[in-house]
Amino acid sequence: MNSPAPSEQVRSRGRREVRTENVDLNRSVKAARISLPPGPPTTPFIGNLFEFPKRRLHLKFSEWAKIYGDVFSLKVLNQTIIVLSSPTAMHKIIDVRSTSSSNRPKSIIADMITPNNMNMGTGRFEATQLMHDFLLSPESWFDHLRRYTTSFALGIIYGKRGPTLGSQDVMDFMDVHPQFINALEIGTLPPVDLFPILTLVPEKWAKWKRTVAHIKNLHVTLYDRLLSNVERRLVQGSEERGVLMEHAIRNAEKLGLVSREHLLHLGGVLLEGSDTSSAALQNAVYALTLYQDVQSRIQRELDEVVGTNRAPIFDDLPKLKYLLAFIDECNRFRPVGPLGLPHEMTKDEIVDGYLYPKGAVLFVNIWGMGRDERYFDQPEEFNPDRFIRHPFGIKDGVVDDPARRPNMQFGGGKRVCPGIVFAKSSLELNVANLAWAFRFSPAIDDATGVELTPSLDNYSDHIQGVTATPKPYPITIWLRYSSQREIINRQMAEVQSTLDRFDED
Ligand code: HEM
Repeated sequence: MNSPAPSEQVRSRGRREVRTENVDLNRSVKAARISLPPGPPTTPFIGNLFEFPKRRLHLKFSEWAKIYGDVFSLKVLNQTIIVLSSPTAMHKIIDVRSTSSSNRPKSIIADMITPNNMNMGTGRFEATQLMHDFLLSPESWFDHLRRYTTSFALGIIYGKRGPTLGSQDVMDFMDVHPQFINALEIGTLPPVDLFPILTLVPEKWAKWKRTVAHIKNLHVTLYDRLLSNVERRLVQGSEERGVLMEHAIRNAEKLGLVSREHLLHLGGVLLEGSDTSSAALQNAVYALTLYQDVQSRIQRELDEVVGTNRAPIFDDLPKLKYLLAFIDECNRFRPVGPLGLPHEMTKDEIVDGYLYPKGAVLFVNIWGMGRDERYFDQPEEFNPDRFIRHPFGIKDGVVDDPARRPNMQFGGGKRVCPGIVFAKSSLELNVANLAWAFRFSPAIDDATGVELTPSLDNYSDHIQGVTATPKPYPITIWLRYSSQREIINRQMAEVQSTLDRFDED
């Protein structure tokens, strides 16, 4: 997916412009007529409007990257979109030119739902409850994972977790979140970002406005209740729980959180943290179920390193090499954010002779990077061993892209995901716990006796939004050794009092 070089003339002009750092770049760009990165041919006025994919953008973007290169551009009406499909392409603009590339593009719908768009533990104990929940009601495994990540995020932000699937906060979040993600998906609602004039249509004729108002109302009600809870605890002088919202309220002025509305919208962290983490865990459970040999090998390693008399702990993780390789392969094979979160250019930049104009939307094509045949052997195969052989899973005999680094799926520059540490440690410990305690196998259809094999191959098995969330699927979950029941129950009893403190209002 190499970028075709721009014409020599343009390239040499581009280089000259970059060297004269103090000049007005906008003026220089006009004078030099520096071009956008290459891309599919455009039609006058509408650009690539008709070819622009309606759903699952990452699949089409990855196809185009093979034709037009690691950096290609699209035009949709007068909106420029630039897609970055290699670590070097991402590094040069998202990391190195972070000051100019860290805006989030405007999404009128997201803004209407979360007006200020302010985006910025109890993990070990929650992980024990997750194992315990799987033990008590394995058939609800999919929802247990969602409860766990929602509760974990609620704990980090508000210091009040959601102990059961029936907890009000968990139920409300699980109700509103899919509606929100669905509303943001291109094609669900009218394209108001492209045609802002649509926002002028009165609500009685614009059903989408009523949908958006409804989702906003659900969000505000939830965030208001959660914030009020923290405010009440602080007023009552209750012992602080060391969580994000207490810090934000105490330091509101210093942090520029000038109104209660700002605090209210810090709840957005819940959106970023919960769905991504549960999708990553759900993908891992699918992969364990689908690739039985891989599961057996993980379990042999767990038995050697951890044994069967206790559950895994954080200190075990560095020794679980195959398990960590499995998680890396899951992230490559089914990244939960196939295009990350889009960025927007706040000023013109020229990189390698191409223009990244102010206002352009940037997508980091994590999906395409993970299946780039220049670096990955048989990228459509699920094979954790590639990460045993090479830290980034790169095939033998090739020189890797020098800009590749760990955690690329968490974005870069100033907007890099602030939840990396939480997300990674939670994923690793929970996969270790679940694979240590349970055997996962495909469910059997009661009527036909046929195995219902879950599919990770068909991307339609994922609900596509900003996050690619797998759809629920029945599987069979067995306890590996009967002695583990007692160990899990005992560990749960040990952490219960700590968890209880985070259940109180
Ligand atoms: C597997 C789990 C996760 C993945 C793959 C993930 C990925 C990402 C990505 C790609 C971005 C955009 C970065 C960019 O624009 O360059 C992001 C932003 C963000 N993430 Fe995560 N994330 C995960 C878990 C979490 C968790 C657990 C939390 C919080 C507890 C969190 C909080 C956030 C926040 C607040 C932002 C917005 C940052 C900003 O706009 O400045 N994420 N995440």
